[in-house]
Amino acid sequence: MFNIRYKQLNRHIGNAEKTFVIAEIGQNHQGDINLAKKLIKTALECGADCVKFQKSCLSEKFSKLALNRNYESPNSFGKTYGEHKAFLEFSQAQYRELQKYSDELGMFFTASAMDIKSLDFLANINVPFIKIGSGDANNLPLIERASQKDIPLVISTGMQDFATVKNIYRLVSRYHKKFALLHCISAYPTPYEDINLNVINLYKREFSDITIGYSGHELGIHITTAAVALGSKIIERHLTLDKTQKGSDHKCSLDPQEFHQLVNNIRTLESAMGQPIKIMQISELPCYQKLGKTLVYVKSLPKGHKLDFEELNVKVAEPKGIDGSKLSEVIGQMLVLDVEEDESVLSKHLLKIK
Ligand SMILES: CC(=O)N[C@H](C=O)[C@@H](O)[C@H](O)[C@H](O)COP(=O)(O)O
Ligand SMILES: C=C(OP(=O)(O)O)C(=O)O
Repeated sequence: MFNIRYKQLNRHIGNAEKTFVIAEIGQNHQGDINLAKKLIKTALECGADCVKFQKSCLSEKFSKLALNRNYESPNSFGKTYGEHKAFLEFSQAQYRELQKYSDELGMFFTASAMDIKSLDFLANINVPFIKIGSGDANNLPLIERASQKDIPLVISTGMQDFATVKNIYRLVSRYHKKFALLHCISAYPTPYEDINLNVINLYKREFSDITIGYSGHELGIHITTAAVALGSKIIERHLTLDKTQKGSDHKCSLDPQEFHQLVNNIRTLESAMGQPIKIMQISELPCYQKLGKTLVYVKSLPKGHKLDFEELNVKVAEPKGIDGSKLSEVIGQMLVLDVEEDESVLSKHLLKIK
């Protein structure tokens, strides 16, 4: 229901469109721009439509005490949380370099804006849409400012309750409808019983005029594939080159093989979803010819006889006659010739009595 555009790239996002698949690189680059580029290239090879990073200006995103708190963890890249985050944060110049690299590959490039300064920077470099991560789903000033820019928004809703999600919807809707809400549970990895995939149905019902998607942090790809079957039109999953690397997100990220398989599964599922139209498919004809059932006469009957329910059976018969589903239409019709027991009922045997 909205378009994202960047230079020569143009994609429609919405219910009638193919699922838009975002490879979340996040901070899986370990602070290394070459690794980041390798991840972008891998995302392209895996069939992702877009790569995404996380942009912060640390003094804007965190309070001083939050930056100074100890971060003792096997996933820590610094003594304090501030040092850890600074290690993983790319500069604006590095963002421009990564954007240029994505441009050369013909790949959509964006990031989540984790504070107002980062939002303004991303808008400035013309990203095709702005991601608002779950950590900012309750940051209404940031969401309002993002809504005031003429850029589509993709907003995740992890860690929030439904009242907050409704507030986000109302707030952005005051400005435009070029936005999507993603169901998300911010647990790394997410226990399956906490996922509540049915929230996608709730969002589709309550927010029927916008696009709904899913940002998953569970292990594996099957639940995310199911999210597409439920109607998610944007999918976001973390991508890693090595799940054993240091960092909070690697374990619940997809490796290239899994990511590729996820995209293939989504594309197969899309072609399998089809339309809510129930007909016999051409591909079913061989089976129908071999095993489809036909009306047959239970016993020999004379010309002029009016057919009754007990005189008709449904069998795999030769030649193929009137389809078994037409039983009620055949009852009451008159035979125009003598017929044998077990013979297929053919339309040329029958005369409809008005
Ligand atoms: C809520 C949110 O921002 N979540 C992000 C997106 O999923 C994550 O990538 C975090 O940045 C990451 O898990 C933080 O890890 P650490 O605290 O080790 O830097
Ligand atoms: C936190 C983020 O994503 P999500 O909430 O979808 O996991 C993000 O995009 O930065």
